[in-house]
Amino acid sequence: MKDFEQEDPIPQGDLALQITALPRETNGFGDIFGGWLVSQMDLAGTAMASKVAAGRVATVAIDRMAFLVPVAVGAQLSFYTQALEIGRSSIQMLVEVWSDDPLSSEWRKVTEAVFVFVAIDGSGRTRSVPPRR
Ligand SMILES: CCCCCCCCCCCCCCCC(=O)SCCNC(=O)CCNC(=O)[C@H](O)C(C)(C)COP(=O)(O)OP(=O)(O)OC[C@H]1O[C@@H](n2cnc3c(N)ncnc32)[C@H](O)[C@@H]1OP(=O)(O)O
Repeated sequence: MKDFEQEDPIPQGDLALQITALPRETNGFGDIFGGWLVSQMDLAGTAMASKVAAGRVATVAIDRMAFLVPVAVGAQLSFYTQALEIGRSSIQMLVEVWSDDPLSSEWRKVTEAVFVFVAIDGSGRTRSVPPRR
């Protein structure tokens, strides 16, 4: 976890999703709810993992999650993904969330996690990830 907390100047990986944090996603304190962020990270990671796997994937684990700073309502969120490791059927995907704060115009990393996706067939059984071209 420690090595994740360093200030990276730029996002790692490819842009997978961009979304605005709306008031309906807040918790009782008025900050954006972490559970909503995790769902969006899963969607971003799934989109990229299914490209790598050339088909259906399932989330099997979420590892090394860090909420670094709170997300403000109205923030423009960008989700970046990077495949860290590809196994027989699994893909470890780093998902970083970067925020462009509307008030301060500050651009910073707010959350990151490593998701593990598994390539599955139509019956939900694991299958091999095809070799990279
Ligand atoms: C403030 C915050 C509040 C938060 C508050 C939350 C509220 C907000 C919620 C938002 C939440 C969003 C996140 C939703 C994310 C879903 O929606 S998760 C639910 C959907 N996922 C599923 O239903 C998958 C269920 N699992 C399965 O069906 C089976 O585990 C699978 C995927 C078919 C795999 O079967 P298996 O028997 O485990 O297969 P197995 O051959 O043992 O392993 C396959 C590969 O996976 C790897 N693997 C298996 N388990 C693991 C593991 N645990 N770790 C790493 N690798 C593993 C193996 O090493 C293997 O790798 P390879 O050597 O083949 O490369």
